[in-house]
Amino acid sequence: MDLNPSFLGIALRSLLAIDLWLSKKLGVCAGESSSWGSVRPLMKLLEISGHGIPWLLGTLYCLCRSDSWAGREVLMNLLFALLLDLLLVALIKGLVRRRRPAHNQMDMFVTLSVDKYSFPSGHATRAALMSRFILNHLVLAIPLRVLVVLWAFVLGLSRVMLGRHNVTDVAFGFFLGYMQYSIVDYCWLSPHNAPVLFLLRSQR
Ligand SMILES: CC(C)=CCC/C(C)=C/COP(=O)(O)O
Repeated sequence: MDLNPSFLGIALRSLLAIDLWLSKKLGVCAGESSSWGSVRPLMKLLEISGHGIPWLLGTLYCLCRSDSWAGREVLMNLLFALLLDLLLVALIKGLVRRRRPAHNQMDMFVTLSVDKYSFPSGHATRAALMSRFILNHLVLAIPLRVLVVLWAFVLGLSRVMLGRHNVTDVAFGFFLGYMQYSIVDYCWLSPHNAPVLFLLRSQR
């Protein structure tokens, strides 16, 4: 037993205890019989709005339909962003192996094997990444921009309310998604630095 725990150790253990306590308190839609159980179907709809499959299929569909070079470039980078996100989240989940909260019901739409782990929240990373991507590459009126940010925030909150995640999983997910956009922006794929990708696409 460690009789002289460091300040950092105590701080981390306290943060973890607060995280678990707060996450349990906020998990008001974790089951049909929970205090906000009636809102659960709405939360599950939100869950699908941030799932990887609709985003990947939607991006591939738009990529096939796109007939402008500029549109294709943005969509190709959106696809790269989604794949990078899946890869990084799976890698971190596999390394950290934090169990999902005990009150979670594992009834999620299509999951990968690493999705039995909860750190970080893949929905939170995607919400932050996609909203930053959309805000930077789509010309939207202010109310729509506000809606995009609101969607990301509510999606993150819904992960804790559904009991899928602890607060720190979502907070780190937001941070990671935000940073992932910076990586995508830095490595931006274009016909100049990745001609093969764009040539393949224009062969049709
Ligand atoms: C099957 C594909 C393409 C993606 C899985 C998406 C998914 C289920 C992520 C887990 O999200 P949370 O970590 O927020 O629960």
